[in-house]
Amino acid sequence: VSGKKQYQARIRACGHPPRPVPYHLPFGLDLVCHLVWRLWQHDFVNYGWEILDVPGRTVELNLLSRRIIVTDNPENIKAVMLSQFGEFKRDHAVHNAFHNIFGDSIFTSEGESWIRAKNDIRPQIAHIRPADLTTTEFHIQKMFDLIRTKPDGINVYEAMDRLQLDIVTDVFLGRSINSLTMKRSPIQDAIDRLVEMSMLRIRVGPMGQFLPDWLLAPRELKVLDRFMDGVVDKALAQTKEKPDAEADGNLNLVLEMAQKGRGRKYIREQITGVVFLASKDPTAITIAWAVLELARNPDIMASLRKEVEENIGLDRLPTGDQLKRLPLLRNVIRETMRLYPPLGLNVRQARHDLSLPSGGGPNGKLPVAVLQGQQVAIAVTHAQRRAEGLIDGETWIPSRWEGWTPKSTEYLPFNIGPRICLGRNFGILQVEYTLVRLLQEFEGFAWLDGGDRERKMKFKVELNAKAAEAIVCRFVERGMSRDGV
Ligand code: HEM
Repeated sequence: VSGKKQYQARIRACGHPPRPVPYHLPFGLDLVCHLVWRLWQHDFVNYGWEILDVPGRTVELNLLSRRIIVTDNPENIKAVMLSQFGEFKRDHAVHNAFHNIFGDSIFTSEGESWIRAKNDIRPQIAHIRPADLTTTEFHIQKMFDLIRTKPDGINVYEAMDRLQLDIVTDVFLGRSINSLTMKRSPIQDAIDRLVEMSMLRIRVGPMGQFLPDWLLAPRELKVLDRFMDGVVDKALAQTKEKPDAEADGNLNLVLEMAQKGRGRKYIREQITGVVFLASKDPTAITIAWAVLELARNPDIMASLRKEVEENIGLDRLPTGDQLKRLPLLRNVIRETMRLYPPLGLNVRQARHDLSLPSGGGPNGKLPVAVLQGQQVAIAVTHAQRRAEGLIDGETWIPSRWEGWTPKSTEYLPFNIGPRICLGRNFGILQVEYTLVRLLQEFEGFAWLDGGDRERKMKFKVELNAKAAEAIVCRFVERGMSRDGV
């Protein structure tokens, strides 16, 4: 009892508790079962709407004596990511689960080591080099070849995932995995399995520490080790041989870190994090959603193709400048990331007892108490679907952006504040370039799902949120239009 009293005193000292999501069994066992069931059903969006439908849009989930605060309240989002940034850290569960593969990469580090990693990585990934588009085009051609081997439909996310993997390994490591030209790439399989195992560790909570990768996926760990060690050792050897290679302007991420004198383990962890965790997944997911929505909205696809034809032509490769001058393309991408942010839920952990500005008390307007170690989950998807001034926020309508500018706390696909995405320019360029090239190369694409345009796709929540079902599209060659496209 004294523990409970102490707990309540700590809450009172910081503010108010938010409304709890109701539960009936001890330790919230019924809540845990219900949550697992809804996630299993890929129904996290609807579940979020249900629980957040309270004044102040901030609730508390009591899960096996852990208290998780869930919010899509813009004031609280601003506090967590921006104004009270220093009072939070990244979630320890994610850190522990991924530590096996990514060690202390930028994603899992805090404080000074995070700043150092940021300074090391930013110069290479924040700016686009002219050669990046040449490299991208090289791999896009391989993807076109793959699409042509499947005239009756291709799994779009899988194709985009391979494309992005091949591009980012080429650009940042100087050695492409070339998964598009293989039936199955052992490295891609290894990384998929290792990420899956890390997600399993997150799901089983503290038990995860007894499930290391050397036990669960020893073969995959070895495959990844061999590839990454090869890349890093080559860069270190090259640097030893030619310490001033900078002069030929040919540095990639791994070479630059080697030249800065960073150690083998450090370089390996950073590049593994950037290449396999940060970059390929959200970009591939965004392209896949955009392709799906264009396929479901043939009028918008036709207007976009016209925009490309008039400004670039169908037979000329786009330049970076041209891509930035296509307003409909820009709105298609913004709207896709509004409706389907790859990081749909972003979690932070309180460093000490603190209060968030809003969501407490009966009217939801009083400060909310968060105690040391407790998690705050930001429902990005929900914030973006109910932003101020939105009409029909759950529908994909690119033209809404012609007269609407959201607040940064209500549109944050790349996050806001000090931990904003470092690769956002590169990611957006990839989405722009790939969509334009698909529209130039093919007459159109059709979603092979019986044509139900209104049906809402469900999300599968993994590391990122992606479509729960395969998005299978048929791409039609120019001049060979068939029924349905
Ligand atoms: C459409 C594509 C992308 C989306 C939607 C996206 C989204 C995000 C988000 C939401 C975060 C914040 C994570 C957090 O708060 O926990 C983030 C961080 C990051 N992203 Fe991206 N990202 C994309 C592409 C990329 C690419 C292509 C790269 C690399 C070339 C990249 C590199 C990073 C890095 C290094 C961070 C960590 C920043 C830090 O912790 O300081 N991202 N990204």
